[in-house]
Parts: sequence; C-alpha cells; structure tokens
Amino acid sequence: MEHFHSFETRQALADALADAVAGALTAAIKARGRASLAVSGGSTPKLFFATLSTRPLPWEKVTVTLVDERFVPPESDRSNHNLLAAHLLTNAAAKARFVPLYHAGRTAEEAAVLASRETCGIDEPFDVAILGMGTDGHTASFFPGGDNLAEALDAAATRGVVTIRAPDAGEPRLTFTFSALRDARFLALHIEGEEKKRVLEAARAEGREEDMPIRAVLNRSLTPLEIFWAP
Ligand SMILES: O=C1O[C@H](COP(=O)(O)O)[C@@H](O)[C@H](O)[C@H]1O
Repeated sequence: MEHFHSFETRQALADALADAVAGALTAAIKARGRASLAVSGGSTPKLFFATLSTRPLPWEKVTVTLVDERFVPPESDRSNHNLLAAHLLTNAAAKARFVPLYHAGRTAEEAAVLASRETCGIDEPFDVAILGMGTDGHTASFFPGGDNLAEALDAAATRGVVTIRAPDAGEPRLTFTFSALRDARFLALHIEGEEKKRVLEAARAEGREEDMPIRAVLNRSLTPLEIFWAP
C-alpha cells in the first residue's frame, strides 16, 4: 500500500516531510522514551535536512543513522555522512546521536560487520526510515547488477548492513538490508523532479525487482509507503 503526496514546491515538500518525521519521532519518544531515524543520502535530501534540523525536538533522545553509505571517508564530497554533518546534524538536531556505517582502515566487508554490530543496539524496527531513489530505480544501495543484491533484498535475511558493488554505484556501498527497512514505523520515499516520477511509474509496471530494486519497496514493504514528490 502507498500514499502519494504531491507538492508544488520543494520547500513545501521539505516542510511537510519534516512535519511528518518530527511527528513520528515525537510519538516514538512519548511511547518508548527514545526514537530512531534512518535517512538516505545523495543530492535530494538537503532542503529536507535543513528544515528538519530546526524542528524543536528533544534531539538528544534521537539516534540517527544512514540507510546506506558510499565507502569513502566522511571528509569526501561523496560521503552521505558528510551530507548529514553539513545539513542535518546541525541547529537543534546537533544534539542527536549519530551512528555511522563507514569505518576507516577497514575493508568494506569489515565495515559492514562493524556497522551491523553497532546499529543492532538501535531499537527495531526503525521509527522512521526515509528512502531516496536514483533514476536507475535503485533505492538505498540496492543497485541493479549489484553483486549482493539477492541477499540485500531477501526479506528473510538477517537485519543489518551488507556490502554492494555494482557497475553504476561508483565506490563500494554499505547498505541496510531490505529486511531492516521494510517494517519502519514511518516509511517514506522522497523523490523530486519529473524524471523520477516517470521512473516510479515505470517501476509500478510489472517487471523484475533486480532490474528496478525500488520495486521491492513498492511490492513488499510491511508499512504503507508514504511517497513525497515535488517537481
Ligand atoms: O547513491 C545514492 O543515491 C540515492 C539517490 O540519490 P539522489 O542524488 O538521486 O537523490 C540515495 O537515496 C542514496 O542514499 C545514495 O547513497
């Protein structure tokens, strides 16, 4: 099941998504005394991050992690950690606890083991998971042609972080498994632009998940998917 939320501007989308996320985190803190938030990287979320970072929440009770990461140091322009440090973990949200996926001085495989260990202390399921999508139909780091895609998309796989290498992924990737994302209490897909809307429509048509891994989320998520789109 999915709900499609369309906005006239990217700022209107950022405001609405920040409201929804702040509401979900507040409800989690009220229910369990703490909250968890897994966010995507890439270029799309900057405005949303900047907007969310100013929301007046008890951020010290929020644990933030990444849905996926590029295997590059946090100083790199390609690092999703770098993006969060600049745009989300600032203002009021600077008080949040951040759990990175990248580990320096390790192979990607060793980093995935460490990241799985360190993130398994975060309550399951995630209170909030925000996904992005590439124009090739990848989400998280579930890339078409990924060497580890079958395990990453296996709903029965152990929850955690795995590696993915794929022709169009650039560097090796670290990604939460689909099994760890599909039951987030609030699960959103944040996409912008006409091209991504067309890609989403193509993904809704029948076809193989391996060709457009976003289909796994559309077809097999346990939580209704909230899609936020603006031109
Ligand atoms: O590589 C990645 O790409 C997707 C989409 O990024 P965008 O730049 O098209 O917004 C992103 O969701 C993912 O976290 C990131 O690692």
